Amino acid sequence: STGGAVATPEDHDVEYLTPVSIGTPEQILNLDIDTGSSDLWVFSSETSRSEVKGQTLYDPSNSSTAQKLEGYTWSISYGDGSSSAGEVYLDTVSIGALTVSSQAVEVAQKVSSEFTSDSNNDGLLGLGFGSLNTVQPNAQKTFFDNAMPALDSPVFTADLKAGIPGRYNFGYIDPNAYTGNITYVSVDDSQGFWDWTSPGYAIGSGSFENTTIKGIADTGTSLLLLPSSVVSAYYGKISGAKYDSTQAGYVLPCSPTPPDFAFGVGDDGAAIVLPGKYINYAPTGSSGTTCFGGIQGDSGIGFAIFGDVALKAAFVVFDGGSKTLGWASK
Ligand SMILES: O=C(CCCl)NNC1=[NH+]CCN1
Repeated sequence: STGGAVATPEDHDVEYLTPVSIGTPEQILNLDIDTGSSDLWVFSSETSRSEVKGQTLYDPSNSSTAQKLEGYTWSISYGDGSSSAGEVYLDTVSIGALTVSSQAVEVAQKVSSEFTSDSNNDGLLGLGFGSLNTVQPNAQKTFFDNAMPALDSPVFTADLKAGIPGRYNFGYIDPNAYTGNITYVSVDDSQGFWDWTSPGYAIGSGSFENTTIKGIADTGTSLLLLPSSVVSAYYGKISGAKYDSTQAGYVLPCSPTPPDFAFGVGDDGAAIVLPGKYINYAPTGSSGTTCFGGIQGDSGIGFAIFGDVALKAAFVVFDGGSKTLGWASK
C-alpha cells in the first residue's frame, strides 16, 4: 500500500497542515505532521471550550468505529513550550489512500495557548519513534509504525516547499520529486528522534567548514536551530545583522537578500543549499525593513534542529526499515 497528502504552509511557513481522515463517516482534520514527536492528538468534542478558537473538532461519539481506551491518558509538551493532554480512542485514520484501521487517536481535553491561537491547526500527527509516545498506561504506536508492515516500502517522504503546498508520501519515493541523488545517512533513534550528523556547512560562496553538527530532522519545528558558532559565523557575514534580546534571536536587514547557507550530507561532498531568502523568516515590524532570522541558535536543547526552514530546501526520505535519512536537492 501507499498513500500521501498535501502539506500546506501557514504564514511564513511556520508550520504545514495536512488533511487527515478520522472515523466513520470520515471527519477530516488538518494536522501538523511532526517528525519531532510521536503522539497523534486532535482538538475534540472533549476540548475545553475556552481553549478552542475555530479549530475543527473530532467527535468520537459521531464515529461508529471509535472505541474508547478506558483509563488511558496522555500529556505532552513540545520544545517550544506548548503542551496538550487528554484521553485516548482507537479509530480508523487515513492519509490519502493509506488507511490504518486501529490507530490511537488522542483527544485533547486541554491545550496550551499556542494551540488555541493557531486556529487552522486541528492537532498533530507524530512521526517520531515510538519511544516518545506519551500515552499511559501503555504507549501507543504512531501512524507510520502501524502502517509500515503493509507499505510497499517502509518509508515516508517529506517534500515541504517555500510558500506553496508540498507533500508527505508513504510507502514510495517519487522519482519526479527531487534532482540528483538521494544521500542516505545513519540515524541515532536512542532519544526517539530522527537524529543524524551533518559534517559541516558553507556560507554563500565560501569554503566548506568541516564541523560535526548532530541534530534532528523535525517537521514540527519552524526554524533551523544550529550551534552558536555556526550561527554567529553566518550572521557575521551580514552587515546590520545582530542578536536582538527583545526578540530573543538574531535579526537582519530584509534587504539585500542574505547569503545562501548550505549544510553537508554524508562524506561524499553532498549538501543541501538554503537560498538566502529562506533566512528572511518574517518581518519583525510593519516597515518590513528588519527580518527575524530563519537560522537561530540551539543553546539549551542539546542538539541541532533541522526544522522547516531547512527541510523545505530538500526532499527527505525517512526510512523506517533501515532507520536512515535520505537527503536530496530539488
Ligand atoms: O517539540 C519539538 C522539538 C523536539 Cl526537540 N518538535 N515538535 C514540535 N511540535 C510542536 C512544536 N514542536
